[in-house]
Amino acid sequence: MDNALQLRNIAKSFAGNTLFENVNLTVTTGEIVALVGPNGVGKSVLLKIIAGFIAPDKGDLTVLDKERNIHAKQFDAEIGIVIDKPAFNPAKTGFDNLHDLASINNIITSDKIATVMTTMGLDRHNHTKVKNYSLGMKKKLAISQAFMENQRLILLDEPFNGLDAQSILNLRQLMLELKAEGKTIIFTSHIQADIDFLADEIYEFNNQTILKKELQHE
Ligand SMILES: Nc1ncnc2c1ncn2[C@@H]1O[C@H](COP(=O)(O)OP(=O)(O)OP(=O)(O)O)[C@@H](O)[C@H]1O
Repeated sequence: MDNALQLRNIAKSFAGNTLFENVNLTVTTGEIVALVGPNGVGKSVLLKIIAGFIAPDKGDLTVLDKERNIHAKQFDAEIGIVIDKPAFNPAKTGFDNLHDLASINNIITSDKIATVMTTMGLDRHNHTKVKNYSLGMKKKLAISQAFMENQRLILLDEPFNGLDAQSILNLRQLMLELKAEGKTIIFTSHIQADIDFLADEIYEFNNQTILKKELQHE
């Protein structure tokens, strides 16, 4: 099976404070991988390195068959990401925000955006501006943009945070459907039930690196 991602000896420090060294991670295409560990160990930073938003200090990455130049910030349209503070325009509706983002790559229609919003429990005709969205609605909008363009690699930072019980079940289902379509998903979470339910592999931050953890559900 081919790999969606390979990280080799990735290191990252901020202001002399080492977050991690020698991070090695190979993710098979079509798998769901969970990154776990205490607050502040670097889970979000590692996702941002994979997305190309943050450059590592050392190491090599191959992402979706492309060798990454670690000295250049890069944006790969085949990667979808949900990060802590998505840059939505607060004065526009959810649909208009997704529409603006989609116009950059111009590969999906308005109908596709509407379908994705429905999948996420959002309504394209809701005229509420994003500044008046609830926490959960913002999270759903962020998740929508991470998969609406059929991205092959989907990076989800604490996707279940702020979602109600039914929405958590819906998102779990969606993640399994994306996996069935061959998408690769890496997510972070502190919620053991979601990790156990979804993850094909779990990697835990430990002593400034990551180690594979035993699965609990097999
Ligand atoms: N751009 C940055 N500049 C300086 N320090 C940063 C930057 N981004 C993250 N950090 C620091 O790196 C550390 C790891 O942050 P990160 O957000 O990756 O943690 P996390 O494992 O995702 O935590 P949590 O479980 O709380 O979400 C934190 O101490 C954070 O302050």
